Amino acid sequence: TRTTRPQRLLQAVSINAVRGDPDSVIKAIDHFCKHTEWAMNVGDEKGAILDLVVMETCPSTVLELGTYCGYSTVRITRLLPPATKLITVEMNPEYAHVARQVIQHAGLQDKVCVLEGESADLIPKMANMFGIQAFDFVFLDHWKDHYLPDIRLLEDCGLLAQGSVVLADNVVCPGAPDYLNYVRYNLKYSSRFYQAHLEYTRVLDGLERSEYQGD
Ligand SMILES: COCc1ccccc1-c1cc(O)c2[nH]cnc(=O)c2c1
Ligand SMILES: [Mg+2]
Repeated sequence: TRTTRPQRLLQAVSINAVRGDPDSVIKAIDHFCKHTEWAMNVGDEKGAILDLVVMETCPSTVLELGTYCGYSTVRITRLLPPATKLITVEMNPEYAHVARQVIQHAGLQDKVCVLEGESADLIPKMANMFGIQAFDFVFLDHWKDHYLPDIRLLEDCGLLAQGSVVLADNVVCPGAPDYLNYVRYNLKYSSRFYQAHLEYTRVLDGLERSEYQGD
């Protein structure tokens, strides 16, 4: 096929969503994925849980690992007050390019920084790049094998503080068993599981919320 799935998703947004209206961007993507073509966005069911966790955290600094087309970036950023910043990391340049356009369609480009590259390379540079101490909220939604090394790297770089909340997608499907074992049995974290389904399907999946207890 001439176009890619992210490009087809972006076209659905540009046709069906109202510029500057994040909720219409979210609805357009969910409609596209339900009726036209499945895509690996966190989706509406898990997205509603993501919304609740973000709202109860009231974060000032947010990190997302795994941007894809920017669906969860828009979901999170639309809930943040004006002065906050969201940093999202995407290793695939084509995904990053589509995400920037989706985020711009939602009118949220001034609150988001889309970084292209490997999370393992970028995490150690973030404190200096953005003048931040710790992240109040982290959303893990990239390659499942990187969840555990990346949360350990965030700890080692001092980017988690007491009360920091880490929410991980897909802990059942595709699954992140080593990550789950770590956050559930390590006293540095207080964890809970939110049962849900793989986006736009009836396959079981879920989110794991892990609160850092401090050093
Ligand atoms: C490319 O596999 C797509 C797929 C196929 C079957 C089951 C799950 C997934 C899936 C679902 C997700 O929410 C995902 N989120 C982030 N990075 C992913 O690789 C990912 C994969
Ligand atoms: Mg996911």
